[in-house]
Amino acid sequence: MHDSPAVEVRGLVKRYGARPVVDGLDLVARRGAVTAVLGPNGAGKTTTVECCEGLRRPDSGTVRVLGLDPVTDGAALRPRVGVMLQDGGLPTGARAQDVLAHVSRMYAAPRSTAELAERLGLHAFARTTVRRLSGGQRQRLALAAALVGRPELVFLDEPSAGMDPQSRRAVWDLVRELRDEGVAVVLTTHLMDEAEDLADHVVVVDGGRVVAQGSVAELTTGAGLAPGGSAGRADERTLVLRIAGPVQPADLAGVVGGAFAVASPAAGTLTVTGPVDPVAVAAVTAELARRDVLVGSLVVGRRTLEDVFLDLTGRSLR
Ligand SMILES: Nc1ncnc2c1ncn2[C@@H]1O[C@H](COP(=O)(O)OP(=O)(O)OP(=O)(O)O)[C@@H](O)[C@H]1O
Repeated sequence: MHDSPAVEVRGLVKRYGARPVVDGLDLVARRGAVTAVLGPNGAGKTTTVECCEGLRRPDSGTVRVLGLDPVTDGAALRPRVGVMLQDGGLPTGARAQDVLAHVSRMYAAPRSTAELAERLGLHAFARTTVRRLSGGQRQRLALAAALVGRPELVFLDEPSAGMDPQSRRAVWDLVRELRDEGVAVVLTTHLMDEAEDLADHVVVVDGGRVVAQGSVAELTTGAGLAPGGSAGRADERTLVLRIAGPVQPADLAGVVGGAFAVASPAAGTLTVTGPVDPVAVAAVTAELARRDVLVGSLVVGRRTLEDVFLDLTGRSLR
């Protein structure tokens, strides 16, 4: 039973009016792991998470949370699941310390509120009413409220949005500890460094569907693409060259061979993507020398999660 996923979503569809905003989405989140759900604005992340939290009723598909149905088994799930909503959902007239104390009294064996307050730096604004808290302070209080009941599973909707770098570090440390204690953490985020740092499993959603999933390493090497995507290679790297001279991708393609893709994403920049090794780098620079073209900079690296995200979801604004 304990090996069963904490969250299992199959074929989830949720419509607003006639428009499906979640359109056949599958998602599995494991215990003792951080699952990050990424996607452009309006992709359907919050709607999916709200279906898992029992706040919205799916139009079709199944949602199981700790083996239960979040709509019909809400009462049984409430003490076992922590939820941090984007808007906080906190009573605005109450003082921060009273909110946390009140929430902790709802649980049989809550965490120490003093320890949570210390970890998240709540003392500085303990006596301030929620309505007067800054955005980042409110987020920190909402996180404390989500964790105080020692949940087995937590949903964190953009947990570090609006937080200063110190608070963000404190939140990340706390999330790692929860994961190490066996808690299942599901978070949505727009911060690619947050996902790269924290996530064991990344799910990229666009248009209400999963377009890719896997570990950060799998995604950045192309191994985590959804069916239909082109699989990459574990040794794939990109050589990025800034050059002063009129060299076209086709000029280099013949030199490096068919295992590489050569592109020019911007004027004066060439990228060579494939199994880049010292021989390939030497072949490229030799060809540029033959053409009397000076290399301004040359970097070999793996693609970042942001590169992958933009490739998958496009560059147009939503
Ligand atoms: N109650 C509602 N009624 C109608 N449309 C809604 C409702 N809630 C959400 N939507 C629409 O559903 C789509 C998906 O919204 P959702 O909040 O799930 O996206 P998201 O991926 O969480 O986006 P963001 O990154 O901006 O938080 C959006 O186009 C949104 O306008």
